[in-house]
Amino acid sequence: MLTGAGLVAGYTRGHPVLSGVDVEVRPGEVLGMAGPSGCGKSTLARVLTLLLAPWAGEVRLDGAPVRRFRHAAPREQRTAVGVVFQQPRLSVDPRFTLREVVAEPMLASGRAGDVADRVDELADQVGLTAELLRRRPHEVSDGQLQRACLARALSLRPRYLVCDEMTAMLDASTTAALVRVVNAHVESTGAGVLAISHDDSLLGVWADRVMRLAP
Ligand SMILES: Nc1ncnc2c1ncn2[C@@H]1O[C@H](COP(=O)(O)OP(=O)(O)OP(=O)(O)O)[C@@H](O)[C@H]1O
Repeated sequence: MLTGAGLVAGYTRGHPVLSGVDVEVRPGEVLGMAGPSGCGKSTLARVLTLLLAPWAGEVRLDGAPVRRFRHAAPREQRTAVGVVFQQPRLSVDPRFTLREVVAEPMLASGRAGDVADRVDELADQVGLTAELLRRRPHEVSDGQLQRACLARALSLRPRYLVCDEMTAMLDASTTAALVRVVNAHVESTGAGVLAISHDDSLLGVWADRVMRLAP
């Protein structure tokens, strides 16, 4: 289970964005997270993906407390939680081909050998052709780039996946395709998912349970 207990976090001293938030992402389930704009959903996503250290409270990953965040977090904990953000263009290196985008976590974690095969397998899962993998971000659509970001997030087979408004910029058919990919990952690996969205109808069909973050 990926849990946050009593999380307090923010950006400016004395002005917490999260003031004592409890959250439990269970293996094999999609937990939806809704709440008004600015209430701290993305901030909670950053804490649970170990990208932002909370001021107080505790994150636990399958029972083990997370003691260090960002680059200081142990690799085993960092790679256990994948993340996909709303705006794919802000989360990829514009010089990379999509193949390099997808391969990046595997290369950074020192995996050798079967990286090319694994990229092909992931591309197939998310619906990217070999030709699209050769292109760079400015040569593909937002939806195609988000498919690459999802493939990248799944590349190390994370036990948890945080989707922060993953489909907010996408059309209905791409949204449905990406949700199917995430659900297939849950089905085949038993991963737990935190799906953050302002779209109640999406969460209604996607999430097993929905939590509302208070403003
Ligand atoms: N990097 C940052 N530096 C300073 N303040 C920030 C930063 N990121 C977010 N905030 C502030 O923290 C608060 C919560 O923002 P957050 O992005 O977590 O909300 P959200 O619920 O995800 O909103 P939305 O639904 O609009 O994306 C907002 O008041 C925002 O202005």
